[in-house]
Amino acid sequence: MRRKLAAGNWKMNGTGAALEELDELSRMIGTTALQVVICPPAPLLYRACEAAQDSIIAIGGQDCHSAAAGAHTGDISAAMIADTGAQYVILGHSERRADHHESDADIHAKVKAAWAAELTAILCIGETAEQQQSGTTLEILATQLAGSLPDAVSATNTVIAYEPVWAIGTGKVPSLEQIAETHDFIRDTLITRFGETTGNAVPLLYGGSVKPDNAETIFRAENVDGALVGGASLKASDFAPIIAALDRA
Ligand SMILES: O=C(CO)COP(=O)(O)O
Repeated sequence: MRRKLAAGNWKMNGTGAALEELDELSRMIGTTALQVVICPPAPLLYRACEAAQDSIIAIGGQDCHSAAAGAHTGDISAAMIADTGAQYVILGHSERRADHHESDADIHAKVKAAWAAELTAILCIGETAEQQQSGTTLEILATQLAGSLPDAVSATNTVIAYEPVWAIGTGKVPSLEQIAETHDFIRDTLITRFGETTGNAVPLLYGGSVKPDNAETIFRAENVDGALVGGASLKASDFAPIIAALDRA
């Protein structure tokens, strides 16, 4: 059985007051065998880890530098994230690929840095609207996986999040058939490259406009093991029902 995971990406939202949502979320979800991760903005990481320490919620960063240390003003290393108590880091999010021109090679180096700091990398891949319309989605996913995933993938050090760029923050969600097709493709690609055992064990998340009212449908796809949630992770009252839907799936 693959582990199921619900991850919330707060993006550039939230100051200290937002940490109250962690208490609320913890109260609402109670105990569950799922892994629940919240990725707040970097300045909140320490406090989020403190706030979540008696709960089942794990904390993650939203990006790290590929270098361990050095003259990189404004950046943070994977070891710094791990030092806060965080266990995960999102890498290769489409907003970073777009805003910071991150290439697959950059992301490959960041994944290695995350592993070196014993963080689990949540690697994001996904096609743009133009790529989707031109029918190249699977090629794009294959290229991103080949370029950004180093060889030492294990069942515990990596999670893949498929996030179609056109579905992020838009309210548009692919059909269940499209979600099943892309996740099956990612699963097959992982099995081909890393073998049955590892390829089958890496959790695959869907991300892009996941809400309480569509989560149950999305989680019907066989190779969807959870979700990476943006807007609906900011409020415990929105995220808790998504987590509950995953628990039932
Ligand atoms: O980008 C996302 C998560 O990383 C998805 O964001 P939304 O859930 O707000 O569409």
